[in-house]
Amino acid sequence: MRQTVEGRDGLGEGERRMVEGGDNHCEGQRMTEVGDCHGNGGSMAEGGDCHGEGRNMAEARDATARQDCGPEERFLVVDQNLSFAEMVSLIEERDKMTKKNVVASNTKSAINMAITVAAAANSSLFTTAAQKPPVAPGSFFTILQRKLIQNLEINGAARVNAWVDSMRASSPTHVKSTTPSLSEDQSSWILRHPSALEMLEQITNASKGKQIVMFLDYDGTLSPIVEDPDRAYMSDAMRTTARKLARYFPTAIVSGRCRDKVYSFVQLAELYYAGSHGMDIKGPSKGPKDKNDAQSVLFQPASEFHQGSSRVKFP
Ligand SMILES: O=P(O)(O)OC[C@H]1O[C@H](O[C@H]2O[C@H](CO)[C@@H](O)[C@H](O)[C@H]2O)[C@H](O)[C@@H](O)[C@@H]1O
Repeated sequence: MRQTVEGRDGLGEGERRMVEGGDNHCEGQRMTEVGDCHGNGGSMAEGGDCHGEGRNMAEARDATARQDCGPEERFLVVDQNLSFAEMVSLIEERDKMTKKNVVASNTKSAINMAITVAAAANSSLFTTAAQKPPVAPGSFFTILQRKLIQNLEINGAARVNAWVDSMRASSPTHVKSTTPSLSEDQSSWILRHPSALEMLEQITNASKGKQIVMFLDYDGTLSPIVEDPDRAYMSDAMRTTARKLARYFPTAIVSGRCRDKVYSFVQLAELYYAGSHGMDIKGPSKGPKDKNDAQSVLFQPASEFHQGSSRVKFP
């Protein structure tokens, strides 16, 4: 998880705050930007993976909002997945950096600003262009805050509470941290894939007369998930367990990483290694000298494309 906070001038870039989750090889990222009206701002919330699936984008840019903007004005778009607290801190950060539209830091201003974010994220909270008052040079924040104050004056605290409650309810962080309930999809997946540790008796019964083979993932299974993929080390205790396991069952590590890389982490010659998503499979070596024994290579369809020593491989 990386966080980058950049502050730039008003020449068209706007301030940017970026929250990324990903690895060196493919990035899943969430990005939140506070941009200006020169067409450089934008908001994108993406979750992607190496296989190009599961990508979703939450873009909260509103055409009406753009019409609000005079040459010097700013618009704000936010990742709707941000929690309430993150949104408030984003706006406070932004105001500190620009020294514009700074409202004394108190609860009321925080709520006002948070609601401003909600307004930017939800086009339905904007009035239509026809209803808009003429725009004087100044910040879009100011415009939103003005509207907000009007709304507050008209509708009072009930509306504020409703918006804040609604933002809290839609905040994934809030939902995750306080609501342990699982979605229907998640619970049905878990029912279909129960933990083996809770099913040992059933597994023992089902495996009578059969051979058990262990297939283990590496990242996040044998090693913790860490920021730098090159430092995803396996603990000695885990190595000892894997070694013991391999005494009882044929044991394979299946990974998207290249086989050599996984081997360099695990360093157990007695295991099977299926690297590069199964395109490169090697069985246990017979002994130390046998480590590169061609016979232990079980499946390596890409080998015919190797050119000399330069190999194309997954990281
Ligand atoms: O197929 P897998 O063995 O499950 O490999 C999936 C990816 O694992 C690695 O990335 C993941 O672990 C990293 C280290 O903890 C972490 O920084 C990253 O965010 C995780 O996605 C590996 O670097 C990737 O190449 C694999 O595709």
